[in-house]
Amino acid sequence: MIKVSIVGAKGRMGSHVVEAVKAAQDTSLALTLDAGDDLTRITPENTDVVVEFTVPSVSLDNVLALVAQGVNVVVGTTGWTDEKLDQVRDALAKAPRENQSVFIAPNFAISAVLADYFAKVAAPYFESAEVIELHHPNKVDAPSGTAIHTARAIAEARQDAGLGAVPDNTQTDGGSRGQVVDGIHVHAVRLRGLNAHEEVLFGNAGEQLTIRADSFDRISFMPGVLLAVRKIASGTYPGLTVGLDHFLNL
Ligand SMILES: NC(=O)c1ccc[n+]([C@@H]2O[C@H](COP(=O)([O-])OP(=O)(O)OC[C@H]3O[C@@H](n4cnc5c(N)ncnc54)[C@H](O)[C@@H]3O)[C@@H](O)[C@H]2O)c1
Ligand SMILES: O=C(O)C1=N[C@H](C(=O)O)CCC1
Repeated sequence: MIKVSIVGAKGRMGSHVVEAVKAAQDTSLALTLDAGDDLTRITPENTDVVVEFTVPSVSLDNVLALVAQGVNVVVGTTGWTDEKLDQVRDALAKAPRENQSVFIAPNFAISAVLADYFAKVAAPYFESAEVIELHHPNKVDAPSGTAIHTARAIAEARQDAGLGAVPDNTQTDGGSRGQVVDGIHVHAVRLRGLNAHEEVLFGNAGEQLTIRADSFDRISFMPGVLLAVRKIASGTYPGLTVGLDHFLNL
């Protein structure tokens, strides 16, 4: 049995993870913590893997504390920058146990991971590319972690293919062209009734490709979370791993 503790257990995602861990045959629920609870209660003796779904402003501190306490962490919270990832790498280098792991995924839904993958494949073949993400209005961060990840992947694939900047003759903006992530425009919609959705638009003269992923229910993230828990518990991914694609043979 893999002993799993959950940080952010009362949240929209954390509460789904509690149920998923209880329902799976090979995982057992250890501790469920939320804001104000004492993280030091989580130890290598009571926990094999911690699942962390909180808020971007606290996630880094939680991960650093948990690594220092000797436990492996699977993180779904967004807001990760290169600087924050470097801090996690540094913490892992000084971790108390050998081969400790942190796994971070901007999105655990297979539809979103594949959309990201297909976008990378398509990117070198199109002059224009833009990303639109659409989420529920309770979300605190914009643009979504997934959209930032997708935009970066598209930018990298374009650069590797020797493509230049996307064509854009906008003279006045006023914010309507969205946030520019590594040269790719990213637009965020917040709408009651939505959950988590992303569209990647590619354009050439006379043609368009649209890649769209729709996550209608948070249950869609649970197989990915459990897959990550199993992979990290297996001990074969020491250090920091970012992205569920690493576990999908893509
Ligand atoms: N990776 C994915 O697939 C995926 C999917 C959905 C959401 N998310 C991300 O997960 C995060 C959480 O989303 P949500 O919808 O569950 O949010 P939420 O606001 O419903 O839940 C966050 C929970 O964290 C708790 N919390 C706040 N500070 C804390 C602290 N210091 N220690 C412990 N708990 C603390 C809150 O009390 C709350 O219960 C967001 O960053 C969101 O973007 C990622
Ligand atoms: O509901 C959220 O909040 C989500 N956040 C992640 C993101 O920002 O990419 C993943 C999708 C759901």
